[in-house]
Amino acid sequence: MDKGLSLRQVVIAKGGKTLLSLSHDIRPGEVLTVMGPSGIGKSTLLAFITGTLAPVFSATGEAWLDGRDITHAPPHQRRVGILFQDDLLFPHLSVGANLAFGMQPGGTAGERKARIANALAEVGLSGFADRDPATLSGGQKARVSLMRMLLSEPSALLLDEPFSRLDASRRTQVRDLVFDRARARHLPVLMVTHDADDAQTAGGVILTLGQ
Ligand SMILES: Nc1ncnc2c1ncn2[C@@H]1O[C@H](COP(=O)(O)OP(=O)(O)OP(=O)(O)O)[C@@H](O)[C@H]1O
Repeated sequence: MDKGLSLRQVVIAKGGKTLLSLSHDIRPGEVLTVMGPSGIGKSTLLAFITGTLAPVFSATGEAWLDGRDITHAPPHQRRVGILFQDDLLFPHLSVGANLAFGMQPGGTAGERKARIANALAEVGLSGFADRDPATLSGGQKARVSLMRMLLSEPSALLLDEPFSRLDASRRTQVRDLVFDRARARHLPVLMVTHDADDAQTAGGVILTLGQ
Protein backbone atom coordinates (compact mmCIF):
# COMPACT_ATOMS: atom_id res chain seq x y z
CA MET A 1 0.00 0.00 0.00
CA ASP A 2 1.77 3.24 -1.03
CA LYS A 3 -0.75 5.61 0.58
CA GLY A 4 -2.24 5.38 4.06
CA LEU A 5 -1.22 3.90 7.38
CA SER A 6 -0.08 0.31 7.51
CA LEU A 7 0.47 -1.62 10.74
CA ARG A 8 2.47 -4.74 10.02
CA GLN A 9 2.59 -7.54 12.57
CA VAL A 10 2.73 -5.12 15.45
CA VAL A 11 3.20 -6.88 18.79
CA ILE A 12 3.47 -4.82 21.96
CA ALA A 13 4.52 -6.42 25.23
CA LYS A 14 5.01 -5.30 28.81
CA GLY A 15 7.17 -7.25 31.25
CA GLY A 16 7.49 -10.12 28.78
CA LYS A 17 3.71 -10.47 28.43
CA THR A 18 2.02 -9.67 25.10
CA LEU A 19 -0.51 -6.87 25.41
CA LEU A 20 -1.71 -6.75 21.83
CA SER A 21 -0.86 -7.87 18.35
CA LEU A 22 -2.37 -6.67 15.11
CA SER A 23 -1.83 -6.08 11.41
CA HIS A 24 -4.04 -3.67 9.53
CA ASP A 25 -3.99 -1.26 6.56
CA ILE A 26 -5.93 2.01 6.77
CA ARG A 27 -6.32 3.64 3.37
CA PRO A 28 -6.61 7.43 2.87
CA GLY A 29 -10.09 8.56 3.93
CA GLU A 30 -10.80 5.33 5.84
CA VAL A 31 -11.31 4.90 9.59
CA LEU A 32 -10.19 2.01 11.76
CA THR A 33 -11.84 1.98 15.18
CA VAL A 34 -10.09 0.09 17.98
CA MET A 35 -12.19 -0.90 20.98
CA GLY A 36 -11.59 -3.20 23.93
CA PRO A 37 -11.49 -3.24 27.70
CA SER A 38 -9.61 -0.69 29.75
CA GLY A 39 -5.90 -1.49 30.04
CA ILE A 40 -5.77 -3.71 26.95
CA GLY A 41 -3.27 -1.38 25.28
CA LYS A 42 -5.28 0.89 22.98
CA SER A 43 -3.44 4.11 23.91
CA THR A 44 -0.18 2.17 23.89
CA LEU A 45 -0.81 1.24 20.25
CA LEU A 46 -1.21 4.94 19.40
CA ALA A 47 2.04 5.70 21.28
CA PHE A 48 3.79 3.07 19.15
CA ILE A 49 2.62 4.91 16.03
CA THR A 50 3.55 8.39 17.30
CA GLY A 51 6.93 7.20 18.57
CA THR A 52 6.23 7.94 22.22
CA LEU A 53 6.07 4.44 23.66
CA ALA A 54 7.12 4.39 27.34
CA PRO A 55 10.29 2.38 28.04
CA VAL A 56 8.34 -0.25 30.01
CA PHE A 57 6.93 -1.54 26.72
CA SER A 58 8.70 -3.49 24.01
CA ALA A 59 7.42 -3.64 20.46
CA THR A 60 8.09 -5.56 17.29
CA GLY A 61 6.56 -5.08 13.86
CA GLU A 62 6.38 -1.97 11.71
CA ALA A 63 4.32 1.14 11.07
CA TRP A 64 4.37 2.52 7.52
CA LEU A 65 2.88 5.82 6.45
CA ASP A 66 2.48 6.79 2.78
CA GLY A 67 5.09 4.22 1.78
CA ARG A 68 7.63 5.26 4.47
CA ASP A 69 8.69 2.99 7.31
CA ILE A 70 8.21 5.30 10.33
CA THR A 71 8.75 2.63 13.00
CA HIS A 72 12.00 4.14 14.23
CA ALA A 73 11.63 7.73 12.98
CA PRO A 74 11.81 10.57 15.53
CA PRO A 75 8.25 11.58 16.57
CA HIS A 76 8.41 15.02 14.90
CA GLN A 77 9.30 13.46 11.55
CA ARG A 78 6.42 10.98 11.46
CA ARG A 79 3.68 13.33 10.24
CA VAL A 80 1.13 11.73 12.52
CA GLY A 81 -1.44 13.99 14.20
CA ILE A 82 -3.15 12.96 17.41
CA LEU A 83 -6.13 14.32 19.35
CA PHE A 84 -6.73 13.36 22.99
CA GLN A 85 -9.73 13.78 25.27
CA ASP A 86 -7.82 16.40 27.26
CA ASP A 87 -6.36 18.31 24.39
CA LEU A 88 -5.55 21.51 26.18
CA LEU A 89 -4.97 24.76 24.39
CA PHE A 90 -2.10 26.87 25.71
CA PRO A 91 -3.92 29.17 28.16
CA HIS A 92 -1.44 32.05 27.87
CA LEU A 93 -1.78 32.26 24.07
CA SER A 94 -4.66 33.61 21.97
CA VAL A 95 -6.63 31.21 19.78
CA GLY A 96 -4.66 32.46 16.75
CA ALA A 97 -1.30 31.95 18.50
CA ASN A 98 -2.40 28.46 19.50
CA LEU A 99 -3.07 27.71 15.84
CA ALA A 100 0.24 29.26 14.74
CA PHE A 101 1.98 26.89 17.14
CA GLY A 102 0.94 23.83 15.15
CA MET A 103 1.56 25.35 11.75
CA GLN A 104 4.23 24.18 9.32
CA PRO A 105 6.89 26.85 8.88
CA GLY A 106 7.04 28.99 5.77
CA GLY A 107 5.18 31.85 4.11
CA THR A 108 5.03 35.56 4.87
CA ALA A 109 3.41 36.90 8.05
CA GLY A 110 0.35 37.83 5.96
CA GLU A 111 0.10 34.36 4.47
CA ARG A 112 0.39 32.74 7.89
CA LYS A 113 -2.35 35.00 9.21
CA ALA A 114 -4.56 34.05 6.27
CA ARG A 115 -3.95 30.36 6.93
CA ILE A 116 -5.10 30.85 10.53
CA ALA A 117 -8.18 32.80 9.41
CA ASN A 118 -9.03 30.05 6.88
CA ALA A 119 -8.57 27.34 9.51
CA LEU A 120 -10.96 29.14 11.87
CA ALA A 121 -13.50 29.64 9.07
CA GLU A 122 -13.28 25.93 8.24
CA VAL A 123 -14.68 25.07 11.67
CA GLY A 124 -17.16 27.94 11.93
CA LEU A 125 -15.00 30.13 14.19
CA SER A 126 -14.27 33.13 11.95
CA GLY A 127 -13.11 36.12 13.96
CA PHE A 128 -11.94 34.07 16.95
CA ALA A 129 -8.18 34.57 16.39
CA ASP A 130 -7.75 37.14 19.18
CA ARG A 131 -9.91 35.33 21.73
CA ASP A 132 -8.52 33.99 25.00
CA PRO A 133 -9.03 30.18 25.04
CA ALA A 134 -10.58 30.47 28.53
CA THR A 135 -13.57 32.25 26.96
CA LEU A 136 -14.42 29.36 24.59
CA SER A 137 -16.97 26.59 25.11
CA GLY A 138 -15.82 22.96 25.24
CA GLY A 139 -16.95 22.39 21.67
CA GLN A 140 -15.16 25.52 20.42
CA LYS A 141 -11.95 24.45 22.17
CA ALA A 142 -12.22 21.03 20.54
CA ARG A 143 -12.59 22.67 17.12
CA VAL A 144 -9.51 24.84 17.70
CA SER A 145 -7.55 21.75 18.84
CA LEU A 146 -8.62 19.95 15.67
CA MET A 147 -7.38 22.78 13.45
CA ARG A 148 -4.15 23.21 15.44
CA MET A 149 -3.43 19.58 14.71
CA LEU A 150 -4.47 19.78 11.03
CA LEU A 151 -2.32 22.88 10.45
CA SER A 152 0.70 20.71 11.18
CA GLU A 153 -0.30 18.93 7.92
CA PRO A 154 -0.24 15.36 9.22
CA SER A 155 -0.49 12.37 6.86
CA ALA A 156 -2.55 10.33 9.35
CA LEU A 157 -4.89 11.16 12.19
CA LEU A 158 -5.06 9.31 15.51
CA LEU A 159 -7.95 9.89 17.91
CA ASP A 160 -7.71 8.81 21.55
CA GLU A 161 -11.23 9.17 22.99
CA PRO A 162 -11.30 12.77 21.79
CA PHE A 163 -15.05 13.29 22.23
CA SER A 164 -15.59 11.76 25.63
CA ARG A 165 -15.53 15.01 27.62
CA LEU A 166 -18.11 16.74 25.45
CA ASP A 167 -21.82 16.73 26.24
CA ALA A 168 -24.10 14.75 23.93
CA SER A 169 -25.07 17.46 21.42
CA ARG A 170 -21.58 18.95 21.11
CA ARG A 171 -20.14 15.48 20.89
CA THR A 172 -22.10 14.66 17.75
CA GLN A 173 -21.23 18.01 16.16
CA VAL A 174 -17.51 17.83 16.88
CA ARG A 175 -17.32 14.18 15.90
CA ASP A 176 -18.99 14.81 12.53
CA LEU A 177 -16.66 17.73 11.94
CA VAL A 178 -13.52 15.70 12.75
CA PHE A 179 -14.49 12.87 10.37
CA ASP A 180 -15.60 15.32 7.71
CA ARG A 181 -12.35 17.32 7.81
CA ALA A 182 -10.25 14.15 7.86
CA ARG A 183 -12.11 12.80 4.81
CA ALA A 184 -11.71 16.13 3.01
CA ARG A 185 -7.94 15.73 3.44
CA HIS A 186 -7.99 12.01 2.55
CA LEU A 187 -6.35 11.14 5.85
CA PRO A 188 -6.33 7.61 7.23
CA VAL A 189 -7.85 7.73 10.74
CA LEU A 190 -7.24 5.38 13.66
CA MET A 191 -9.68 5.99 16.52
CA VAL A 192 -9.61 4.48 20.00
CA THR A 193 -12.94 4.63 21.80
CA HIS A 194 -15.16 2.96 24.38
CA ASP A 195 -18.25 4.41 22.75
CA ALA A 196 -20.26 2.20 20.37
CA ASP A 197 -21.91 5.28 18.89
CA ASP A 198 -18.50 6.80 18.00
CA ALA A 199 -17.53 3.52 16.37
CA GLN A 200 -20.73 3.32 14.35
CA THR A 201 -20.51 6.94 13.19
CA ALA A 202 -16.93 6.41 12.05
CA GLY A 203 -18.29 3.94 9.51
CA GLY A 204 -15.13 1.89 8.99
CA VAL A 205 -13.73 -1.36 10.31
CA ILE A 206 -14.13 -1.97 14.05
CA LEU A 207 -11.46 -4.04 15.73
CA THR A 208 -12.06 -5.22 19.27
CA LEU A 209 -8.86 -6.09 21.10
CA GLY A 210 -8.80 -8.90 23.65
CA GLN A 211 -11.33 -11.09 21.85
N1 LIG B 1 3.95 4.61 31.23
C1 LIG B 1 3.50 3.42 31.66
N2 LIG B 1 4.22 2.69 32.54
C2 LIG B 1 3.79 1.49 32.98
N3 LIG B 1 2.63 0.93 32.62
C3 LIG B 1 1.85 1.61 31.75
C4 LIG B 1 2.25 2.89 31.24
N4 LIG B 1 1.26 3.32 30.39
C5 LIG B 1 0.30 2.36 30.41
N5 LIG B 1 0.65 1.34 31.22
C6 LIG B 1 -0.10 0.09 31.43
O1 LIG B 1 -0.13 -0.60 30.19
C7 LIG B 1 -1.43 -1.17 29.96
C8 LIG B 1 -2.04 -0.61 28.67
O2 LIG B 1 -2.35 0.75 28.88
P1 LIG B 1 -3.19 1.62 27.82
O3 LIG B 1 -3.28 3.01 28.35
O4 LIG B 1 -2.62 1.41 26.48
O5 LIG B 1 -4.62 0.90 27.89
P2 LIG B 1 -5.99 1.34 27.19
O6 LIG B 1 -6.51 0.13 26.51
O7 LIG B 1 -5.78 2.55 26.35
O8 LIG B 1 -6.87 1.67 28.46
P3 LIG B 1 -8.07 2.74 28.65
O9 LIG B 1 -9.20 2.23 27.81
O10 LIG B 1 -8.38 2.64 30.12
O11 LIG B 1 -7.56 4.08 28.23
C9 LIG B 1 -2.25 -0.89 31.20
O12 LIG B 1 -2.13 -2.00 32.05
C10 LIG B 1 -1.56 0.33 31.81
O13 LIG B 1 -1.74 0.35 33.20
